[in-house]
Amino acid sequence: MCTAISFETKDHYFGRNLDLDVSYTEMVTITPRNFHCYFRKAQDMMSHYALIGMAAVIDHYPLYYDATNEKGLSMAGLNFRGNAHFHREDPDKDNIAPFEFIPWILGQCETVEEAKMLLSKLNLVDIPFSEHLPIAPLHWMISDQQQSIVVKSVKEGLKVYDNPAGVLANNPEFGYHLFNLNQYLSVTASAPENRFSKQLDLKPYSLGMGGIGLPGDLSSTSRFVRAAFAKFNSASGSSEADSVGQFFHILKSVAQPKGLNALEDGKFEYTLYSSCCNMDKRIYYYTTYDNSQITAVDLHAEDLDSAQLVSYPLISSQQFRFVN
Ligand SMILES: C[C@H](CCC(=O)NCCS(=O)(=O)O)[C@H]1CC[C@H]2[C@@H]3[C@H](O)C[C@@H]4C[C@H](O)CC[C@]4(C)[C@H]3C[C@H](O)[C@]12C
Repeated sequence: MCTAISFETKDHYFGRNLDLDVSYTEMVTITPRNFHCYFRKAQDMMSHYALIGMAAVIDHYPLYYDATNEKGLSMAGLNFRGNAHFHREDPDKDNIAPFEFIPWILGQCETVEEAKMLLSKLNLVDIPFSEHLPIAPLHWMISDQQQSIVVKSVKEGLKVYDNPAGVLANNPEFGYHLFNLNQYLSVTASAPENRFSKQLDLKPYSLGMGGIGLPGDLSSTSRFVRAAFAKFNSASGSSEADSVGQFFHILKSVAQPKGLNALEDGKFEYTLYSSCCNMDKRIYYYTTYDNSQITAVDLHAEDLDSAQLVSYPLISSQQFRFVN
């Protein structure tokens, strides 16, 4: 499972939890402006916006999971198993393979509005990266500093939804998650009032009781609700340290500790990494399951006019700070 959110304080932030049982040796990867971006069925991009994000680099190709470009436009792919459907090539459309979707949008668009124009003639085509890396059944959240949308490719074609919550999880489809928030409209971050009965003397016996009813499990629907509640009730300072710290706290409210989500083969799905990208400054922060120290990579510290990918392997062992 995975959860992605956008978040605003003084700056704008975008990130996600990546919940999985295996790693593909993903690294924080910068695609500079002149990296030759090759597309199987569309014209290559010789020059484009620079990108920073998490990617598995295979055969010199950045297979992004989530990324932000130098304008702040951001995108994350999350599992949409059993519902995602990719199509045969359509000569009247731009045919882009799912693994090419993030560089294709972020390479050329500055805003969600610009992305929507490209999406109107897009066909996500059923081409895998290789025989060893089959098509990932994803749906995506795309956000800029003003708005978010969700993009899914299903049997009926490509669908685009406005996402006022700025949250995405996994199955079922996005509309269900958004409607499901209605179930929780009485949940509050404040102390609850006695609406049960005026004839009974009921009062809160503990702080936090306004949240009773919020789902505590790790299902996709529950994570969506919890992430939205945490995001919309979040009280964050506006400094970079406050904002990034708060962002990771929100993600922690939907993170998966190892062992709590068993798969059939005796493995467990858990939160491999959490990311938070400052969309205005283009700094990519992350923590990993075993390293809760926040590591940062700054897009603008690189030569953005280069043609070579730059990857930083994840620092994934715990960093203890001894004080004696
Ligand atoms: C599995 C990841 C999403 C995590 C998630 O949503 N888990 C939910 C599990 S569940 O359904 O709800 O049970 C997705 C996100 C990005 C994906 C990767 C990227 O799309 C890049 C390549 C694409 C290749 O086709 C497959 C390998 C891959 C390297 C993908 C592997 C995997 O599908 C990733 C890592």
